[in-house]
Amino acid sequence: MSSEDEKRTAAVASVGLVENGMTVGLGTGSTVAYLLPALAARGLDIRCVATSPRTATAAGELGLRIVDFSEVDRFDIAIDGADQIAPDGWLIKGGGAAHTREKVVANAADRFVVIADASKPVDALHGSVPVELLAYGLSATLRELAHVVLRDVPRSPDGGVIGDYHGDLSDPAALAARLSAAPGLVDHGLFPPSMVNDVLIARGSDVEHRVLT
Ligand SMILES: O=C(CO)[C@H](O)[C@H](O)COP(=O)(O)O
Repeated sequence: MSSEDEKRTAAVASVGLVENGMTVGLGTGSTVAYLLPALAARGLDIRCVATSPRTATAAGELGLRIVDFSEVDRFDIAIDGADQIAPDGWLIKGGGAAHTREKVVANAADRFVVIADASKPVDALHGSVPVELLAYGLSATLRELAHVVLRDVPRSPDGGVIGDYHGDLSDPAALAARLSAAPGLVDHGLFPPSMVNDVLIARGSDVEHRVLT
C-alpha cells in the first residue's frame, strides 16, 4: 500500500470520531485532503473551522459548513496531520507552513486527533522545526535565534514570515521553551504531547490507535 493510501486510511478512520452537532477544527496538508471528502460523505450536521485558505476552499467545495474562527472559542474535535511523531507524543508540524493556526486550533480542541501514514512515526525528532516570524524586526529575530533558514514561500495568511530552525532537537521541551521565549517568533512547529489526544497511524490497511491524554 502506498503512503497516499495510508493517508487516506488514517483519515477515513478518524471521521468515525466526529458526531452530529460537533464543532470541528480542520488541519492542513495532503493527509487532511483525504479527510475532507470522507467527512463530507458522512453528511453530519457539523460546523468547521479551517486552518488554511486551502483547506477552507476544499472543504467548502465538498459542502462542509465552514464558519469563521471569530464565531467559535472551542472545538469538540480537531483533526490534522503531522510531519514527525515521536514515541513520547511530541510532534513536528508545519511542513505546509500552517503550524501557527494549527496550534491555536489544536489547543482549543477538547480532542486533538493526528492522522498519519507509516512514514511519520520516528524514533527521535530530527531535521528542522518550522517557525513563523513577525516581519517587524525580522533581522533582529533571525540574529537572536540563529540557525533559522527562511523559506522562499509566501507569508502566512496572518502576515508571518516562514522559516525553519536547524539545531539540536534532542530535548523538544527545552527547545520549544527557548523558541517560544524569543520575541518576534509568532509560533513554532513543536507540539507537546499534552496537546495531543489520539494518533491514528495507518500501516498498510491497518490503523494503529495511540491514545495519549
Ligand atoms: O503541519 C502541517 C501543515 O502545516 C501538516 O499537517 C504536515 O506538514 C503534514 O502534512 P502532510 O499530511 O501533507 O504529510
